[in-house]
Amino acid sequence: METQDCFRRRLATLTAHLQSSPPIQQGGPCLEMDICRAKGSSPGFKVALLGASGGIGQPLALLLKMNPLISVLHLYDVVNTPGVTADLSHTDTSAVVRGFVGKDQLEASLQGMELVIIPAGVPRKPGMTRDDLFNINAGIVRTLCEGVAKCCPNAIVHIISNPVNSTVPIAAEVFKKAGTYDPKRLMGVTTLDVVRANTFVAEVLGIDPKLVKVPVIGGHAGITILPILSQVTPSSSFTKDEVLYLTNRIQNGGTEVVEAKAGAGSATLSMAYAAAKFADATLHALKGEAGIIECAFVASQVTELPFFATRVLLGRNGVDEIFPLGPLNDFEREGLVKLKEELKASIDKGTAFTAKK
Ligand SMILES: NC(=O)c1ccc[n+]([C@@H]2O[C@H](COP(=O)([O-])OP(=O)(O)OC[C@H]3O[C@@H](n4cnc5c(N)ncnc54)[C@H](O)[C@@H]3O)[C@@H](O)[C@H]2O)c1
Ligand SMILES: O=C(O)C[C@H](O)C(=O)O
Repeated sequence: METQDCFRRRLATLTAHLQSSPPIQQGGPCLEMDICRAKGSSPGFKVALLGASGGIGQPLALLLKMNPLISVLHLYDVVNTPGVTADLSHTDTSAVVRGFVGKDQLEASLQGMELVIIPAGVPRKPGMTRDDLFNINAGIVRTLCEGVAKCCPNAIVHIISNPVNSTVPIAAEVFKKAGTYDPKRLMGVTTLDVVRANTFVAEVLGIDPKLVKVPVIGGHAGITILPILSQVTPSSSFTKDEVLYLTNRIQNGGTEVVEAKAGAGSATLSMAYAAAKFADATLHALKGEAGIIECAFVASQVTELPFFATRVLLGRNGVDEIFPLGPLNDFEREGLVKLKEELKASIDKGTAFTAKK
């Protein structure tokens, strides 16, 4: 039988050990993260969500926790992740979820991650453009990407924070400066434009949105969002009025939500759905599944601009192939000419921001 002294000594040793170990739920040092993978009940990917307590972050965290391809989910934000993490950790899906709060825990949240999704930053209010968010969000994205370059330079990075047309070039410059840039691994998330396009086109055609695929090219703001209705699957023809209605509604889908929310933010639920869909496609491709095609805003040579959203083939290394624009009709060609000027200015603004530091 154990004597009381012996028991006390063992208790003291255990207490000292626990006090010297960082609380796993709140994040820990790099070493802890290697142990963490073994804690997932099934092998899978390690994913970090930065901006996890926000309007997009919370529903997206739930959808990612439900994804069987993910074994470890790290939730980072400057506020409220302990509560979000505690809440989410009670759901009976296999991913292990850990919370990290405040800039001191950013690096711990990123160690060993294979996919990093970034919706951190402020959303629009009515009357604002996405570019009006630049002054705040540019610095946030830069800091978070510096963390990625340092702690998980091989991770695939999905940028959601607006203005995407500038934040993706900002991220590229950060990675270039750190010597970790691989254009295949950096993607601006434009899936919400495709999700909206599929929905609105399905409404017009009177069919199930699941059957519809609309390529959306360009960027992610106003006229830089260009749905290619001539390439819709299933092959469909639209009247001139339908084309004008659909193009306008797809280009202004974000503003439609911002105005309806009347100051309470922008799209969160549909964005979380779109980001989860894009993350799932990316992870299936990383696993080696063939033929996974999505639209994304990536470093590209399909036009003279350095970044452009088009259909891309995802693979084990991220973006494996970028598809050409395909045949465009007169209306789409005109839209392409108009969007390039605005998109170029936004890209240049992002590129210049990082160079200034
Ligand atoms: N790409 C798209 O299609 C798309 C769609 C919708 C929204 N967005 C953009 O996503 C962003 C987030 O929108 P939201 O509705 O979730 O906003 P939100 O304000 O509800 O949430 C943003 C979260 O980011 C956190 N945050 C702020 N600074 C941070 C930092 N330095 N590090 C980590 N986290 C930080 C905040 O604490 C907050 O929890 C906005 O910029 C919005 O415009 C993009
Ligand atoms: O419109 C916004 O500001 C958010 C987002 O970019 C969207 O398209 O919903």
